[in-house]
Amino acid sequence: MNPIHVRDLSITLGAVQILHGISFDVRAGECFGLVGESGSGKSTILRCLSLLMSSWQGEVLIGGENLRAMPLARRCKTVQMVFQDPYGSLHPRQSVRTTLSEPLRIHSMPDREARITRTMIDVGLPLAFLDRFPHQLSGGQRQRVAIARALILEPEILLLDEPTSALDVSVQAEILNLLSDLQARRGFTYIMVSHDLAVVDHMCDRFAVMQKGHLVETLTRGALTGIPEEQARHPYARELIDASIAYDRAM
Ligand SMILES: Nc1ncnc2c1ncn2[C@@H]1O[C@H](COP(=O)(O)OP(=O)(O)OP(=O)(O)O)[C@@H](O)[C@H]1O
Repeated sequence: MNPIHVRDLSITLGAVQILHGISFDVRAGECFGLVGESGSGKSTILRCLSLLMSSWQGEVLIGGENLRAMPLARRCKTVQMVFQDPYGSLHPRQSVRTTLSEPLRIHSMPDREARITRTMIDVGLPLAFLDRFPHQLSGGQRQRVAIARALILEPEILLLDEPTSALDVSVQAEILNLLSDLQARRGFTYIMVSHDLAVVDHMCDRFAVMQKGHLVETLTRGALTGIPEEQARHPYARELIDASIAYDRAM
């Protein structure tokens, strides 16, 4: 298990600078949240860390090792991403078995059947579902498959991009509990984007507040639960938290 250090992460797409010198540290085994207004750059940070976007400047170290310098195979076994929309992120014509066996084949991993069985059990899906296709699964089951695909190479870091926001409210808690449970049992490090501060309160030890491509403040969960010395100082972070508390009270 290794800590993550992000230093001065910046990216410009076209003529627009999307991220401005983002720096934060994530402890090994921690769940670190990224929150902030729509378009503030939260998902872009995850795309940079997963190297789905590669034209960024700055430095990302995992256990002191430069992420960019890591060979592709090891990087895939270190960092995996789970996307918001499981329907969009799964191949419609691939069975669950194919979805899970492809990464194992590409990375020449041994004991493929045993790994697939263990991962299905880990994400709480019956083995009979291995022969199903995405359209034969519910939204929650599809997201479990997407999590299984991320887990199959046994990475230590999962990048979670709003992993429950495309799901029915009743299923959201199930997936969050699955993620908490996996973290407790397997010791993953999570970086999780969410627009929902209740989810951040449930899942994250600490979180960063993003605004217009800048990281304005890093806070602990205590900022959400009223611990006086942990309160947000930056005006936008305070506004975001106050608005969320007011919304919860009105519900
Ligand atoms: N491939 C791209 N090309 C150009 N601009 C992009 C690209 N991807 C994202 N952007 C822009 O970067 C900014 C940040 O987008 P990003 O998706 O990271 O925001 P976000 O905070 O995750 O938003 P949301 O909460 O709505 O998902 C937005 O203004 C978006 O339009």
